[in-house]
Amino acid sequence: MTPNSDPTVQPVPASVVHQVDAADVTLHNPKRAVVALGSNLGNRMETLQGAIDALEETPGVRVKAVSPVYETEPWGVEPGSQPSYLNAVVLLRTTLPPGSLLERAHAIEEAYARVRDEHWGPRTIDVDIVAYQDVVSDDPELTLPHPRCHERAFVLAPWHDVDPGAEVPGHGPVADLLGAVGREGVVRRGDLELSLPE
Ligand SMILES: Nc1ncnc2c1ncn2[C@@H]1O[C@H](COP(=O)(O)OP(=O)(O)OP(=O)(O)O)[C@@H](O)[C@H]1O
Ligand SMILES: Nc1nc2c(c(=O)[nH]1)N=C(CO)CN2
Repeated sequence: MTPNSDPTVQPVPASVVHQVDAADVTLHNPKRAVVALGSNLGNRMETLQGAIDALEETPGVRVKAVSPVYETEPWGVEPGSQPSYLNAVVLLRTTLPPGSLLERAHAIEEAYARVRDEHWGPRTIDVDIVAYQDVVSDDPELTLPHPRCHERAFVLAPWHDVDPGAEVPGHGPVADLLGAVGREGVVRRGDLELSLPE
C-alpha cells in the first residue's frame, strides 16, 4: 500500500499544522528569564535552595545560573521592624510563557506556606519574575520587567554577579543601575552558597 492510499489516514487541517509548528518553535526556542528570590523567615538557605530545586523540577524550566547569596536589610519598611533577608537571583531558560512561569512562582511560594497578609511583610519565600526576555508589560498581574527591580540593590547586586552585561528593559544596564543605587545594606555572604541543580 502506498502511503497516500490508506483510506483511514485523514489529511491534517492546515490550522492544526500551524498550531503544532508554533508549539514546536516554542519548544526549540527557550526564552531567558531572571527570577529573584528572597527569604527572611525560617531556615532561609533551605527555603531558597528548595525554591531553586522546585524551579528546576518544573517541566519547561532549566536553571542556568545561581547567584551568590546576599544578606540584605529589609527594603521599604521601618528599619529594625523585620529580620534581614537572604536574597539571590537565578537565570532560567524556559519554554513556559510568562504567565505560566508566574503561576509556578506562586505555587512555590504557597508550598512554603507564604502568607500574604502584610504589604512588604516578612516572608518565608518571595519569588519574583524580574525579567522575561526583553518583554515590557504594564499588566498589574505580571509587570515586566518587575516594576521595582531597577531600584533594588538586593536584586541588582546578585543579578550583576551572574550576568554582568545584563540590562533592565527600559531602564538600562544593571551595572549602571547598581552604581546609582549603591550597595548599602546589601552584604555578600561568602560563607553561604546555593547550588545549581544537577
Ligand atoms: N514581575 C512580577 N513578579 C511577581 N509578581 C508580580 C510581578 N508583576 C506583578 N506581580 C503581581 O504582584 C502581586 C503581589 O506580589 P507579591 O505579594 O510577591 O508582592 P511583594 O513581594 O509583597 O512586593 P514586590 O512586588 O514589591 O516585591 C502578585 O500577585 C503578582 O500578580
Ligand atoms: N532586603 C529585602 N527587602 C525586601 C524584599 C527582599 O527580598 N529583600 N522583598 C520585599 C517584597 O518583595 C520587600 N523588601
